[in-house]
Amino acid sequence: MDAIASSQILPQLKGFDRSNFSLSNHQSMSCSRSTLVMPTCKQSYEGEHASEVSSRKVSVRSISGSTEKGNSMLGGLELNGSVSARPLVGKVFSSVGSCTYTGSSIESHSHVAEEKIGVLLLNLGGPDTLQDVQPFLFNLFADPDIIRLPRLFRFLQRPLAQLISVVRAPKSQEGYAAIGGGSPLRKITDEQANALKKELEAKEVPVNVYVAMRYWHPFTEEAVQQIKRDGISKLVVLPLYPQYSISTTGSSVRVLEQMFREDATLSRMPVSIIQSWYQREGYVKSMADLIGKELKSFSNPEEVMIFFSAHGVPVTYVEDAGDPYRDQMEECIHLIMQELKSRGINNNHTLAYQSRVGPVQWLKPYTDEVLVELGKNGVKSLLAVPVSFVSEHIETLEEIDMEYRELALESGIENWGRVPALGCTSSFITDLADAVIEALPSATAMSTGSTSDDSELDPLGYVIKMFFGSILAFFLLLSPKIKSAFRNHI
Ligand SMILES: C=CC1=C(C)c2cc3[nH]c(cc4nc(cc5[nH]c(cc1n2)c(C)c5CCC(=O)O)C(CCC(=O)O)=C4C)c(C)c3C=C
Ligand SMILES: [Fe+2]
Repeated sequence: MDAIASSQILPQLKGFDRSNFSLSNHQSMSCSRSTLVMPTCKQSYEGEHASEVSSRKVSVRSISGSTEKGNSMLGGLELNGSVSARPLVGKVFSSVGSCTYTGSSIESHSHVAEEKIGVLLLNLGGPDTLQDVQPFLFNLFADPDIIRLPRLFRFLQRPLAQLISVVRAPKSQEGYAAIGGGSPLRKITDEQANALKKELEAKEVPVNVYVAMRYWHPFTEEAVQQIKRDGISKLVVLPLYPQYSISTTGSSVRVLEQMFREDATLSRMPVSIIQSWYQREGYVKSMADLIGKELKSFSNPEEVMIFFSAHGVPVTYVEDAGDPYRDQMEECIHLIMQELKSRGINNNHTLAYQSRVGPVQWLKPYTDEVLVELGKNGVKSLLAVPVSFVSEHIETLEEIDMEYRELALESGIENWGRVPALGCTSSFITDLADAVIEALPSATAMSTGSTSDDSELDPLGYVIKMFFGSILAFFLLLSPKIKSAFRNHI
């Protein structure tokens, strides 16, 4: 893999101003690439990863955009949370001066300070029980990065979230009931956290690993409180989404940024955020391993259509708000197919988007429509590859394994297979550990800039908002078309 495509780390929140991801409709955003050499400070590393860490060129996509001033957003409501707290482990030594990696610790040659490294895994979260489904959905739809209302109507976010969550809950509960009565996400993410911690220990970088879910337990706020209690002094933030989207990594990072900005201790803590990692060699190879293995279970492997199915996002995210998700997804598929080709696997492949919700256009083509089309066109063998997430969850276990499988078989596809999610696959966990190690040197304190929205304080503006908002709410809440769009996939 070339150096440009080898890693993508936006090293600091300061350089990555979340307010650039405005939820307003009138904005532009651009993505550009540049290269830099890590580490940037006066640190030299010796040891297992010395050559990789000290001299590797990594690609950095700097995301910048113009946005209206004072982009204030309502945070998603988060109910009483608990967090999987882990015992204190990591202690290394670092300082402002030059450092040497000795194998078990980073020793400073100037003044020595004890350093406790934390790794914060970001994930979506899922309901543990069927009773949790509606409040979980409320948290999700109350997130202004999930339902992007125009500024004027943002005060409607929570009433709308309440309505949509109640309307959608029965359909969603059916899905969770079909996979055992709740989401497996928490258990799998905890297993990944433990595996990552062990792997980093094996690489002689002891750390505490924390799990921060966006919409259910353990909530981001709780994880951050635990990080404070544990006295973590340097943090690497690792989203468990290979590709960046405003709706996933972006949303979690926005919440984190807000918490860190408002807390004196946290705002000084060096933090490194890994924005996306779909292009890492270890990830690409691990995906290719899984696909290669699953292909062998077909009687004629070379005739199998490799069908990548990614979670969709509304098309406006990409086309209006500059979400790099679709570009990253396409590049990711390209890299996996290149890797397969290098192994002599030359199957046909296609990419489609699943799981759309609500009355707007989502990224196309849609998974259900492509499956029907492929069946019509005579494709007989198909291997589904979930590609936007690294754990099994409702959309793999229910949507792909049940709904799409049935649809495919009805449409004339005779041989169906599905690649499992990466979970704790060891080559994948090893690569995540390497990503953490590579991100450490670029940790820097977050910006303490304020993003308060002046217009929120304007009483006339408030009255106008209420007036137009109420009219809109009236039509929205009474519209059966909108209700049914949220109840089912369109
Ligand atoms: C990369 C992954 C994901 C993107 C992008 C994403 C965007 C997105 N999702 C919704 C609405 C829902 N998502 C739901 C569940 C869900 N979503 C993801 C991942 C991405 N979402 C996961 C892993 C899960 C499953 C969690 C689990 O419990 O297993 C749900 C709830 C389930 C359902 O009712 O279908 C909704 C609703 C939107 C609107 C959106 C982008 C704007
Ligand atoms: Fe989703």
